[in-house]
Amino acid sequence: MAAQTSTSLLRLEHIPNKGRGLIATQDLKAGQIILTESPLLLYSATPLFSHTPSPYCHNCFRTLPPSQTFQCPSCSNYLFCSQKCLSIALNSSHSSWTCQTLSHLQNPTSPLSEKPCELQVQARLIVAAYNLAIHTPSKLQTLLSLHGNPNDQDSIVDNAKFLHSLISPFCSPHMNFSAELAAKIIAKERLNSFCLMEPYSQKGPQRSIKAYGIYQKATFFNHGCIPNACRFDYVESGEPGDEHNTDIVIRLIKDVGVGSEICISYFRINKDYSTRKKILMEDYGFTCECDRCKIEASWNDGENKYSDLPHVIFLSKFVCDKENCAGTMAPLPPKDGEKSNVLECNFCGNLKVDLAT
Ligand SMILES: C[S@@+](CC[C@H](N)C(=O)[O-])C[C@H]1O[C@@H](n2cnc3c(N)ncnc32)[C@H](O)[C@@H]1O
Repeated sequence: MAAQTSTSLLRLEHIPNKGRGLIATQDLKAGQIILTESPLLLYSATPLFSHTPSPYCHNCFRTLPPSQTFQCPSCSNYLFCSQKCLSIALNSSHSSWTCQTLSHLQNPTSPLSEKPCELQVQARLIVAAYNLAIHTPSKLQTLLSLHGNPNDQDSIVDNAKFLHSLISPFCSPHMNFSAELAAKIIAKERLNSFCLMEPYSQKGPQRSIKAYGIYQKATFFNHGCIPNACRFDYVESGEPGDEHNTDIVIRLIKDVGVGSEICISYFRINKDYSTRKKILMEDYGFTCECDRCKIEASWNDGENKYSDLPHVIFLSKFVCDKENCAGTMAPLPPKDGEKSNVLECNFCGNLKVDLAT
């Protein structure tokens, strides 16, 4: 299959029993950044009828500064961290169509007000996707080309019908938006979105999700329970209004040889076998056949946790040990061709020297 990634480091290929996946086109070094990409679609994870307003900029999703925020001039619901973010949003994610549609959906008499949070967030997704189609139809086509389809038994179909009935009165008939299209969008999102998490806090491991993003190329990374790459984002450390705040960065944890598949973990790598099995089947529809799963399938709870099996050694090295974190550590990018011996956590940003390097 022809490479559809712009980077020459990766090639899209069919992988037996996994669908498409990304393969290294050359030998790559631990710490190397193999992909940096802006989202195709990004939307807030805050339910439309949340009791507390989102504390994040509705464009770049940085925490709003306590001093000055910028408000959408047409509705009072949406706040931005800078004039630049407001201007970008008014021409894209918070267009006049989005603003008007969300204002209606958020009206206290809206039927959505009584509905579960999940449906309220799905309403944001459908509005964001229709808005994408209005402004850049080719991007909706890209979204629709991703993995995943609704099946008839799925709650997706009922949710899509309901949401479409609420949103379609605001759409021009020539756009041909249908409930079937809404169902496809929800199905694609389920399998392909990345979560932008709220900043790390030592208080607890359960961080809320700020936003969901779909990244056209990063979505082709298959899951590995012992991944050779992991994702970073730098939403909070960017400058106000920086268009790249929500970029995803994929960095290698280990050296990868030419022709090897590059995988990321779809969740924190320290989860036990039964939890991984459940998430992968319920959320992604597959059973993982990796070596770690084969070994751990026969373990009793926690058994062999301290053995010298390769994956146990991997976990002890690359799971961040900062309190309430358990993110994945990857080396900093190589400098002048030299690999770094400093590991960085992709959740809390903790740095530690890898004495074994
Ligand atoms: C985000 S997509 C990854 C790209 C996908 N393979 C494709 O063809 O577009 C996630 C889906 O890929 C497949 N997948 C990912 N990792 C897998 C693995 N380790 N084993 C089997 N299937 C996998 C599953 O069907 C999953 O729902």
